[in-house]
Amino acid sequence: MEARKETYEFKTEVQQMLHLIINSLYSNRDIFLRELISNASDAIDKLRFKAQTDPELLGDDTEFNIEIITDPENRTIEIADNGIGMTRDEVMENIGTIAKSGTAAFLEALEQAQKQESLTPELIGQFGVGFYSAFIVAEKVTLITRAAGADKAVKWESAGDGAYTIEEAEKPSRGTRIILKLKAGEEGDKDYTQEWVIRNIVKQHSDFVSYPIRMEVEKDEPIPEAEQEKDQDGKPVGETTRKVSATDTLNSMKAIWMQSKNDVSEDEYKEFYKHLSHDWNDPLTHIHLKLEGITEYSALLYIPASAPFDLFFPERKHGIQLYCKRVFIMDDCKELVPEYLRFIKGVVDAPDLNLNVSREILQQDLLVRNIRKNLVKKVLDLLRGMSDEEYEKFYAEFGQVLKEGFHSDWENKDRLADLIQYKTTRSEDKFVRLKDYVARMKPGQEEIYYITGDNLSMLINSPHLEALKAKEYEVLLMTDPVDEWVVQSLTEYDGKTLKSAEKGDLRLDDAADDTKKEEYSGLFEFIRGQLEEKIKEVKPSSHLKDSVACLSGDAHDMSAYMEKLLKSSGGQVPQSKRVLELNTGHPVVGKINALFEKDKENPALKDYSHLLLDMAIISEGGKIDNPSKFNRLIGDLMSNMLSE
Ligand SMILES: Nc1ncnc2c1ncn2[C@@H]1O[C@H](COP(=O)(O)OP(=O)(O)OP(=O)(O)O)[C@@H](O)[C@H]1O
Repeated sequence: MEARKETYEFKTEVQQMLHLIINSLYSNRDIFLRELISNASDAIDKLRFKAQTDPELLGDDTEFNIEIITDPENRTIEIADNGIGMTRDEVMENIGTIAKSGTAAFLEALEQAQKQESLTPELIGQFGVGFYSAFIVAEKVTLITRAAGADKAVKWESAGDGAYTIEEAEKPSRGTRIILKLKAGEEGDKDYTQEWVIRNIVKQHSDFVSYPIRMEVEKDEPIPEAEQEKDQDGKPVGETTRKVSATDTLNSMKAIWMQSKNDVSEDEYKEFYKHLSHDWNDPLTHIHLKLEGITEYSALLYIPASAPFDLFFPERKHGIQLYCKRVFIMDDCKELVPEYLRFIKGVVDAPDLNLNVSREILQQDLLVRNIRKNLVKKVLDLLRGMSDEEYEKFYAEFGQVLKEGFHSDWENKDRLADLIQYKTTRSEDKFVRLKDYVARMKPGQEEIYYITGDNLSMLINSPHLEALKAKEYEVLLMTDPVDEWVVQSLTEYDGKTLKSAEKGDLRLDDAADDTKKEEYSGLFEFIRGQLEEKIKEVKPSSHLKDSVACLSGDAHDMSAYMEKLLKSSGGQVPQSKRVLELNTGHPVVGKINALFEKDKENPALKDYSHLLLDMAIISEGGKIDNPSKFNRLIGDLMSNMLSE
C-alpha cells in the first residue's frame, strides 16, 4: 500500500447526501451518536460472525467493546470499536460512495422536496444516513481503521467539503476509530464533549446495544481514612471524597427481545427498532413473541411506518437478525421470513440453533424452517388483527409487496386472500376486502368480478363493465402489476370463483346471446374476414350495454394489461389475437347489419369494420394502427350526418 496521502473527490451522490444532511438535520443532531454506535456494533457483529469459521481473527482481543472518548479542550469526540475494521479498498468503497442501487433517484426526490421546503428529517432518515450523519456536528471527521487480520491501518479524513484524503496510518489493534472535530455550535447547543450529554444520548438511543459502550468518567471516590485530614477530635476536615477517573459502561445491554413484554416500555421498543433499522421514524407496530415447546424461539419483529426507497431492488438486505441465546449469529437472515415479508425488521433468537450454522445449511435446517413457518403465520395474523386505520397505512406502503406472496406462498394463500383489498366500481374510492365484497354480492351474483389495468379511472370507465354495472354487480379494480399474478393463483375465495370482467363470456344472459349470434352471423363473419390479422373472432358482447365495441379474450387468454406489462419489461409476448365484441343492442350494429344484408359488396362495410376495431382499441387506452385513417373516416361520417 502506498504511504502517500491521496486526495479523492466524493462521488456525486455522496456530495448531494452531505449537502442534504448538513442543511436539513441540524435539529436532529443527537442521532449522529446513535448512527456511529450502531455502525460500531454492526462491525463487531460482523467480526463475530466471521470468527465462527476463522477464530484466529480474534487473536487475544476477545473482549468486545465500544469506547467513547471526549476531549473538551480540543472539542473532539471519538467513537472506537474493536470490530472487523476496514481495508483501504473497503474504506474507499464504503465511505466515499453510496453503493445502494436507486440512490440517485432517491436523492433527486429529496432535493426536490428540499426545494419545495417539504424535506422532513423523516424522509431523509428513511434512507439511513449512517456514517455521514457525523457531518451534522463535525467540521472534520477522521477515521482510522485496521481490518481484522491486517497489519496496516488506514486513515481517512474529510471536512465534508467534497473531498477526502486517505493514507496509511498506525493503529496498534484491529477496529475503527472515528474522531469528530466538533463544529463551534450555537449559543445553547448541546456540548457533545460533556459526560452527561453523552450519557443521556446513549441511554435514550443505544441502551440495548449488545456490547458495552464505555467512557472514561469522573467519579467521586471516598478518600481513605488514612489520607483524610482530621481535626483534634478526629473529625474530617474538608472533603471526604475526591474526583477520580474511572471507566464506566453507559448502556444496560438488555436483550429486550428476551425480556417479558411487560418489562419493556413502548419507548424502549421504538428505540430498539431505530437501532436495528437505521430508520429515524417510529415503527408502525411490532410483535413480540416467545414460543416454547419443540420449536423454541423469541422474536421481536417490527413493521416500519413507511416503505424504504429500495424495497423493490433485488439486492436489498432483509431486516432480520438471528441470535442464539443472545449471541449474534447473522444479520440479513433471508431464511427466516419469505421475500414478500422483506419489509419486516427485527430479531429472532433461537436457543437450540447450532452456533456454527452457516447460511448454506440454514435453509435446510428444520428448526429454522419451523420458525419461519410460525413467524409468517404470526405476522399475517398481526396484519389481520390491525385496526382499519392502521391497516390502511400498512397497505399503502406494503400492500404491493404482500401480494407477491400469492406467487410464492401457496400454503398461506387463504390468509393472504383475507388481507388484500381493492377499490371497486361501487366503493367510492375506498378499499374493500374480499370478505366485504362477498357479503354484499347481489342476489343471483355467483362470481367475484375483477378487471386489471394500470389506470383506475380508465378501468372504472371501461366498456367491459357496462353490463355488470347495469346489473349493479361490483367489480374489483386491480391496478398493481402484481395483481396479474394474484388472479393467477387466487382463483376462488369463499367458494366463489374470481372471474375476469374483461375476458371470456360473462354469461349474464345466455339465451339472448345465442339468438343474436345467429342473427348477426353473416356480418360478424364478414368483419372477421376484414380484420383477420388481428382478430380471432367477432361475437355479440356479453359485456357492453352502451358502447358499440370492445376487445376481449377467451377466459384463458392473457389480459390486455398482462400483455402490456410483458411488452414493457422487454419480454417475448406471443402474438395473441383478441375477440372483437359488438353490442348487438346498439342501433349502429343493427344498421350496419341491415346495410350488409342489402348489399354485401358495399365498400363502406370494410371501413366500418376497421372503425369498429379502432373504437374498441381506443376504449381500452390502446394505440390504433392508422390514426390518420381513423380521423378521416370519422370526419366523413360526421360530415354525412351534418349534411342530412
Ligand atoms: N465502525 C465501522 N467499522 C467497520 N465498518 C464500518 C464502520 N462504520 C461504517 N462501516 C462500513 O461503512 C459502510 C457504510 O456505513 P453507513 O453507516 O454509511 O451505512 P450502513 O450502516 O451500511 O447503512 P445504513 O446506515 O443506511 O443502514 C457500512 O456498511 C460498513 O461496511
